[in-house]
Amino acid sequence: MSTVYASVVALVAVRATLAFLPAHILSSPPIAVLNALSTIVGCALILSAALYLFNTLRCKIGLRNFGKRRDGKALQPPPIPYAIPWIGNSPSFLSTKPHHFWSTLFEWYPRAVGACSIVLGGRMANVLFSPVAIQHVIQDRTLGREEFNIDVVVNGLGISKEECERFYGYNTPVKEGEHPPHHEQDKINVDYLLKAEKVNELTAEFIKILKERISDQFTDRSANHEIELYKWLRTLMFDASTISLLGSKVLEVCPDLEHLFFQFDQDMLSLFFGLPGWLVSKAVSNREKAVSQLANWHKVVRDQIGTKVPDPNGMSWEPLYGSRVNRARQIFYEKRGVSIRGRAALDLGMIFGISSNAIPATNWLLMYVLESARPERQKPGERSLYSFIMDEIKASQNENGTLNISILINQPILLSALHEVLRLYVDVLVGRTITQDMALALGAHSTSKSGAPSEPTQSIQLNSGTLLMVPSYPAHTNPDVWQSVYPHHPQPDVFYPYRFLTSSPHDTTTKPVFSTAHTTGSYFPFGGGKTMCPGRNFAKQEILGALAVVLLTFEFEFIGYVDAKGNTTDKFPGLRDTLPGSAVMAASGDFKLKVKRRD
Ligand code: HEM
Repeated sequence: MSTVYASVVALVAVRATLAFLPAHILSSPPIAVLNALSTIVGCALILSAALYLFNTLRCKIGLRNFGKRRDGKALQPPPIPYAIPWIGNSPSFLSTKPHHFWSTLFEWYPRAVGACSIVLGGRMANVLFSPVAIQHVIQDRTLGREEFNIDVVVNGLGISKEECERFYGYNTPVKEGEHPPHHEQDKINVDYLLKAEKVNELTAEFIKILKERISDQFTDRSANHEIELYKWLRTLMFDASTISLLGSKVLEVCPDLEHLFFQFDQDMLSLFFGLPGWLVSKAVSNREKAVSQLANWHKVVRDQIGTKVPDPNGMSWEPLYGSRVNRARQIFYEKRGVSIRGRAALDLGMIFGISSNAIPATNWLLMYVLESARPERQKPGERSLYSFIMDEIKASQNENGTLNISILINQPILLSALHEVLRLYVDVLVGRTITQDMALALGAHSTSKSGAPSEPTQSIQLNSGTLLMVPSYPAHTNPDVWQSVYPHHPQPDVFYPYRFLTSSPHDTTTKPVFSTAHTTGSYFPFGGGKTMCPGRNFAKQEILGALAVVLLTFEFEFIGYVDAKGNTTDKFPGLRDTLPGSAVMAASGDFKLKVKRRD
């Protein structure tokens, strides 16, 4: 808005100055050009103001009619006003200030309406906040995310449209008895990424590598070891998850993959949203550096074993291509004729799924656990989160000291704290493509503990060809939902690790049980329906496994917080600037810690 005010003030100043100039100066070529330009800009500003007023009026009328119809007629969701055609709401929506769009929207737009529509780069998107409608959408297995997938692959990963079609096959007719390629991919994910025994294999490999990497760290007990938590954790987890999923060869061939990946990670969304080339040239060059390193890995492996990828149903892990799921993916790419560059870009996408979410989530969880252990945070007579969690981790050890993952991932306080991290720090825009006109009931959201939806009060009309967007932030922090069920819980914008427990662990009369029952349609960190994150089971085991290994191996002493530039600060790390939809948001600062081994 400040840019608009500045333009208006500048324009008025220019026009006022021109008004006082004598005719012979006005007719000189530079002043005549300035005169013409200011007229054009003035007209554009007047048109924009008129469009904004018109759109504001449309929105107000839409809001007035909303929820009042009793004839069951579905209405278009009220449009959020904008001033420039095509660009629409993009400037505000694509702000890198975390949650900017939603915070400013709910200053005037009633959340209870349950939906709105926005224009992004010439396309209309319907946005949902109503838990009833969200629940319907994320459970609807007929709704896909084809356009979002194409944007990820073509814009984000730089794969040609032709190769993207070969990979997904959305528009290619399928021969009798065959499945479209995207179904084959889903099957790979179900068979090798989601099944309990495969997730356990992956987790075991991840923990083994993590333990190897820390086995020789901080062994000199006489030295004073200091770390910045996220910097330290990031390398450890990146190496362990990349090797467990993609094999060890990839990091031998691409030793600076972590650095290149996290540069790409910061820019991925600006590529995904298709921002103009001149704005994203650095992002493109970072992506290409990472892709060309991954392409080298493919060439080295091919020189060694040719095009025959080891059988995914053979050994659980091997060094060249790693896990079963990766070998199955590589065989699928070979069959679909995906080029080496295309595969490398898709591998980068896979690393994005693995590393860009689980690592920051583990970091937030560790930060809160360690924060609670600081002597100045202790409350008399109250146990800390750290002490509860250490007890749960120790109770998940086998007799020989190894971790029993299936016990660990069922510990209620650990689960609650992890879900609270995902509630507060996941920022996803779950996208769906509307392929046929449909009406969607918004309903008044449920406030009952069972989460049962109440009677529908209004439906919205969704037209074929439009996009449907379900943002997690408004749902994950909706006070009507999160505070009405448990009014004694802190506000939803506060981290409260016991939010997903049926009773507080401080209450010694009842045993707390982990539950998400009351969160239907208001909590969906992994999306939902047929495209729900296939890495979710591994992600949970990876995060809790890493937390347990780190806390069982090391003792930490808090030194202080540092900001994004590494300077000491007295503030707990906030959110790093990012475009909306970055999934788990990264911290803008870090914890400085003293560390020593327990053994
Ligand atoms: C805390 C960690 C994670 C979060 C919050 C997360 C979140 C998400 C979300 C919201 C989606 C879109 C779902 C939808 O449209 O309904 C998604 C898709 C996906 N995720 Fe995750 N994810 C995480 C970890 C992982 C991991 C560890 C992997 C791989 C091992 C992974 C692989 C994928 C893949 C391949 C897709 C695309 C699925 C498709 O298009 O059908 N994710 N994830």
